[in-house]
Amino acid sequence: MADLPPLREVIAKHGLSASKALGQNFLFDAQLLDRIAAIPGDLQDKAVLEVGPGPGGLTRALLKAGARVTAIEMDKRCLPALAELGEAYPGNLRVIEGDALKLDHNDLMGEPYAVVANLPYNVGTALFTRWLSGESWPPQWTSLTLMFQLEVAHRIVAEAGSGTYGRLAVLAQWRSTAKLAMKVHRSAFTPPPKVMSAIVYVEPGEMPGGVSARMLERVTEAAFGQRRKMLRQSLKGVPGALEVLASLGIDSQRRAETLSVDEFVAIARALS
Ligand SMILES: C[S@@+](CC[C@H](N)C(=O)[O-])C[C@H]1O[C@@H](n2cnc3c(N)ncnc32)[C@H](O)[C@@H]1O
Repeated sequence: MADLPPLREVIAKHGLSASKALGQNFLFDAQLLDRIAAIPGDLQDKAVLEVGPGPGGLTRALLKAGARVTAIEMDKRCLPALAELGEAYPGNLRVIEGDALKLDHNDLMGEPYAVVANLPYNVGTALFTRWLSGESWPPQWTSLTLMFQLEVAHRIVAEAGSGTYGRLAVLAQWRSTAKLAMKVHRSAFTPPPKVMSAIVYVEPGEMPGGVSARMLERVTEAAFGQRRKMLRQSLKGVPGALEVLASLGIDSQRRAETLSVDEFVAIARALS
């Protein structure tokens, strides 16, 4: 490994002022970055997909941990800095210029891979939903280590009955385990965002038998679409749902946020 200049020097040299339009908030603290790169476990020789490397702080930590990194970045300005990083770790960094929302990650990786990313809020949630949706399971990715606004992280790991429990929690928990791995103070970022952040760690679990992912999404969408209403009202538009509630012994006067992930799965199974 070659000696690398401090990240702040890299930023200055390449004129990488953070772009608000691209949702850029950079991390420079090497110790913090090493701790983030350690969340998915031993990365030696593992394939890692990093989305949004920016100037490459997290990328450095991943390479240092021995990962073979594929990084997708849409900001052209960052490419020379990333190319320098690639030279320090020959053969271990592949940079793809493009929009991660438009690329097929499985095709790109061609082998099982861990995902690690610090992304803008909107892109992060869109990709998260995509990684966790679909009928095919287990996915090609082996884990997701993702930075979110703290509030979103709470929604992902929320338990039934809590105010933050909703579609995102069911999506993240019905066939995976999701945990809040680390809180990250806003002052760790340059520039600091308005709110606190946290890293969520997800591993795929077993897919419950006989359940269509689409049906589960349909049920949760209807139920949480009107979360203050009783199920007998909110699920009215899902054919057969009220009969299924009765057959499963689920009181139709309950509201969506009181239903456990297992109960949603049971409803979707009966409707699938
Ligand atoms: C919050 S910054 C984080 C940068 C770096 N990973 C760090 O931790 O310091 C997010 C990065 O994602 C990039 N980005 C935003 N939208 C993207 C997209 N759709 N596809 C790929 N990269 C994207 C931005 O250009 C930016 O470099």
